[in-house]
Amino acid sequence: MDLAKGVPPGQALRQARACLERGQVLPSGLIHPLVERSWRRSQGAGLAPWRAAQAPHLAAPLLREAQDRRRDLVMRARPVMEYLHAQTRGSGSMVILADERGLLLETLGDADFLSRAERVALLPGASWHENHRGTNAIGTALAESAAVSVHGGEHFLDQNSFLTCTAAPVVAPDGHLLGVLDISGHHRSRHPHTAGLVSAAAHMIENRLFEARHGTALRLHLHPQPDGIGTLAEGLLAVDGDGRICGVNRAALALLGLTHARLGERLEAVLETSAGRLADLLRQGGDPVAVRTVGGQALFLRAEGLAPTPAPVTAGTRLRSVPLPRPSAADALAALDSGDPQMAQAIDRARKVAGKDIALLVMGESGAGKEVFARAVHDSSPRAKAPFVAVNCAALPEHLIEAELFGYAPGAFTGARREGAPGRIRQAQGGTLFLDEIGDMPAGLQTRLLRVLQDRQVVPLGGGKPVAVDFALIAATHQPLKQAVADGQFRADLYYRLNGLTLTLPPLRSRSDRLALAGRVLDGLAPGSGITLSDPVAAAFDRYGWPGNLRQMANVLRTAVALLDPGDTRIHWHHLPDDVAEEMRSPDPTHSPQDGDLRSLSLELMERTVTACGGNMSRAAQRLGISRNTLYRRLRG
Ligand SMILES: Nc1ncnc2c1ncn2[C@@H]1O[C@H](COP(=O)(O)OP(=O)(O)OP(=O)(O)O)[C@@H](O)[C@H]1O
Repeated sequence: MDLAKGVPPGQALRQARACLERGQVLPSGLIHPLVERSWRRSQGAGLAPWRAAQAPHLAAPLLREAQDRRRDLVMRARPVMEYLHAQTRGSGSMVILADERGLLLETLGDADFLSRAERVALLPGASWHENHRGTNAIGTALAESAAVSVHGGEHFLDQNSFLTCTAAPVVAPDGHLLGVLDISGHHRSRHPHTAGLVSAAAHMIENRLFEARHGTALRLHLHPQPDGIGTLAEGLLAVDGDGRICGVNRAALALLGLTHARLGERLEAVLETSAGRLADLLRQGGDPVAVRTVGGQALFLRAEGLAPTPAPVTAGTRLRSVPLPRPSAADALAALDSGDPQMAQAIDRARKVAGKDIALLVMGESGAGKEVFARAVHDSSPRAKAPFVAVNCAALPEHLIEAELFGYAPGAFTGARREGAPGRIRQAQGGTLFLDEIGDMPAGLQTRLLRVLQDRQVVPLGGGKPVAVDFALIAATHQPLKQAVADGQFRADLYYRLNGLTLTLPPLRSRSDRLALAGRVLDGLAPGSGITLSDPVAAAFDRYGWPGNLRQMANVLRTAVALLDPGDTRIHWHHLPDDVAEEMRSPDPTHSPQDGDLRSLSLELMERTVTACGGNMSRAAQRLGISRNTLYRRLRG
């Protein structure tokens, strides 16, 4: 909902504020009902317009925990925020991601607006819950569960009246409110299209979350017109192995007239379709076909992914399991080979052991592509049809990772879900479990994991019967695990279990296929557009040290593509982020990939980048193309 439509002329708003300040009852109709409701809530929370906010601001470690808690959201939102920022750059505004409690997780903004914004604490770690800061787009969007714009004097607190803010909620495919996306700026920078832009961007994030969560399930793409499929307006619906709806996006809810309360129902309760029909669609995999909702509305549908499989066949089960054609086993791994001999050797060895129940340990610097590699091993193995489940052992505090990995019995701890949770190990049943940053696994959990690997069964936290598990294991680490074993920080017996075969991925600076890789990344970012690097930029790409490896290169190219003018297909210096272009052009010979002490180079670069970002670790990590965890770890030494 866009408040701007309902905003009365300035005089009415001034009159309303005068009433507010004198504590008088507001005459009805003076301001938009949504603002009126929010002002009442703000008063109810004990706030006064003239008083400055007394809001909590999380210290760095707690902020990190909050960011890790919503890691999925942050990861999916980041590229969309960059895109939004590129669209609004120079307009004196900032893009903000907050969690479902109104806590700011990440911000991206124009430097000239940032200092002003900092004065009212538009900073990661600050709470913009209505109870703390009164009416504001983030807090009010959360309170109303709707997209909201709050302009100038509609903000409850006087100190925020220089702002114009627009926020839209971000909802998970299972209906949980995850947070809000917001654009805030100086009230003079208000633009009529911002509301549409923010809502579309929130939908983009929701669709990315849907793909991430249901990427291996049967997915239905729906729209009233065939050409609408594949656009941001398409409805997405995921169906589990029993033929029940397990996830939807916002567009699907609107198209099918559903609410999240209908999750768990059988597909046939919503769409008139048959098992045979879905099977045919999956086999053809091509053009959308016409279907009807049970209410009789005509839609077009394209099916993707795996058909429902292990559903027990009971009377009334109309969906059958459908075998899918599998890509040839070598494909996913072969796609990673772009001519570097070290990489080709790693691929070749991985291919030989894929599917043979040999644990893989993938080593390599941060951003070198360990997770991408592990996924390709899974996709090239006989387990490809079952899930690939990734767990980052460094991202969660010990007690959470324990519950996350091993699952828990109902009521196992405060805050646990009533029905318990199966845990990531069981979710990987039949597929691959990928344990990233295994070197950071706390000692107590190392023992538990070892037991699972030995016994091939898992006992949920809080008790319960052991459950047999079957999965392929791939672990990854950026640190020499052998050394950690020698230092007594990592269990030797677990190390030997994990290390059926160790594969080391080369850092980008020592790969001979840097330019071929850049070409592939560009192809992936803008398929068929023929975008290439200009000669001087290509030469610089080849020379540069790439401390953030492939992740950094992918980020740099993503920005460059976004900065190209329509129809432009050449990337020049001015398309690169300033700091990277500066590093690349630096006469400093330590940027040569041949140079020895790249560890200290990275450290120096990291420190400089953190300073350039005013101490904002998230922004610095983003610029460097490394994860925030890695940045903290490297700086800690
Ligand atoms: N083969 C590839 N082709 C193109 N881009 C790649 C490739 N491998 C990795 N990337 C890019 O680099 C990013 C980081 O890759 P990945 O997460 O696999 O690295 P990592 O080594 O696991 O990093 P970390 O140790 O920080 O978790 C990917 O999101 C992708 O953008």
